[in-house]
Amino acid sequence: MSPSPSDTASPPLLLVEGVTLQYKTVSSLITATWRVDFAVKRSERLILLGPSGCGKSSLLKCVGGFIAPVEGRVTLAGREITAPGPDRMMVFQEFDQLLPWKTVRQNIEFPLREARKGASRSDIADKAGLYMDKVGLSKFAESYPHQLSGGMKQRVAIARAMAMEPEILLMDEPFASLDALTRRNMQEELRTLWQDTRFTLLFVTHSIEEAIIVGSRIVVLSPHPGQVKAVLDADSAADDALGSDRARALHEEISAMLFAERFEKGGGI
Ligand SMILES: Nc1ncnc2c1ncn2[C@@H]1O[C@H](COP(=O)(O)OP(=O)(O)OP(=O)(O)O)[C@@H](O)[C@H]1O
Repeated sequence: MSPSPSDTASPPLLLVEGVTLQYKTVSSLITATWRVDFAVKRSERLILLGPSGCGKSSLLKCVGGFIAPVEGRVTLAGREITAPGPDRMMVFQEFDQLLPWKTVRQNIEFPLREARKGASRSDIADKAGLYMDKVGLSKFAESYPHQLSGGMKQRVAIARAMAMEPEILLMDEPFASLDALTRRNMQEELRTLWQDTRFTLLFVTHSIEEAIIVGSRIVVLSPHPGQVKAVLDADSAADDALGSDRARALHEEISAMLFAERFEKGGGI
């Protein structure tokens, strides 16, 4: 596979090399991914795209340090990942990832306070305030999660993760539970946030549209067990409108890949 132009410039922040992930159950051994390689450079928005069950979430959990590879390794800025850490913050699909007894402000401040024991109250409050503002939730600082819509809850989860200023943000289908219109708005908002802060993003989805809107590069995975099928440059397509020729061509290219796999291997999309 030839490297895309962005592969050649600067060294990667995150390196996933030959990663095989397995789950042992009482009755079987499930291979979730098979010798997966990819790299994420600083300020990239890399998408893991593939059919259900191809191991996208497992790969994200591995980068998060929650599960260890049986083969291969994952390094962040040259350090091997062996456990979770504040340098990798995760945003999940579920709306219930916030603490229901804490306000929006407290939800954002809580992990900051835990991670930065020496920081002053006002530094923590300033940092939380900054990111609340970035996601447009300053007016809801004293609201509780049950008083927020699904989209607002996801904005809080994003602000909470961003306020930790991790090396890389890990997002596992963060907009999948939202209605179509809110989902689309959130995808655009995430890109606006990126233009503002240039964070590094590893984002899991099984939506081709979402991959094209959010991503600067797309790793297409084959069905179970997941293997890298292609790495595609999406930056110019993401900058255009979704209906542009470039975006349409990329959509068709990915669809053809995923549907071909579906018939070859009998997987679902
Ligand atoms: N805790 C677990 N125990 C056993 N098997 C698991 C576990 N978690 C995932 N798997 C299996 O590993 C494979 C990959 O699952 P994973 O959730 O990573 O895929 P995915 O691509 O994220 O799927 P989806 O898009 O449906 O969320 C699947 O076959 C799944 O059943």
